[in-house]
Amino acid sequence: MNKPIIAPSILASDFANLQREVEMLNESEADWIHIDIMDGIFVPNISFGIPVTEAIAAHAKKPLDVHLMIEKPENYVEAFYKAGAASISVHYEACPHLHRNLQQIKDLGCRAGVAINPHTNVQLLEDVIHDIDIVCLMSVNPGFGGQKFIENTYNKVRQLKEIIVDAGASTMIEIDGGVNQSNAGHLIEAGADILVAGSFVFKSSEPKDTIADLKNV
Ligand SMILES: O=C(CO)[C@H](O)[C@H](O)COP(=O)(O)O
Repeated sequence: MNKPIIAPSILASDFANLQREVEMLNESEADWIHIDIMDGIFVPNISFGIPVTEAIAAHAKKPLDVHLMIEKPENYVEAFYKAGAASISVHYEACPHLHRNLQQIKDLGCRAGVAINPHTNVQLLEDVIHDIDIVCLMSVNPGFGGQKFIENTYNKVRQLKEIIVDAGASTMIEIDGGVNQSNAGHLIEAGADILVAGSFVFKSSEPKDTIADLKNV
């Protein structure tokens, strides 16, 4: 089994000590830092925006993986790139012109990602699979950390992996929501490449050890 890319979600960190949290991730086996942007419209919650992303980037030694849970992401993609994003994911459900959105992200030199909600069928991505660097499968309904992992995600990973392999594409599969030590191994076995984990990492007593455990699952 290949080692997964581990992307702790800063959403679950202690915002009053953000620099300390980022430095902890710098010293850990985390590969990327996952940044959840919520607008209170596409999802029923507001997280933080561009200035906080810039503040994280100023201390981060790992690439920032920005997940835009927002309406009209095309209006903000460039600002998040300038704030320090290495990859930017937009939601399929928020993008009537998905192909154009992906090109916009790639033209900036970022990895282009598409996140899909739990009810969205992976087959809908078939025609643009070669244009997607990362598919982020939401394994909870987006908007909040600390939710229960949705078991049907395993089926979606397997179906998506088949689409990617059949197309000869190099798209990576990212899982976001409720990831922990008991589902991580099964997700990798099913074909996942990237694991996002918020609560499981930041609410643990030894976050660096928890990250290492996920990496070596
Ligand atoms: O995108 C998100 C919520 O919309 C979070 O990244 C996700 O929920 C991870 O947090 P946790 O590991 O606590 O479930």
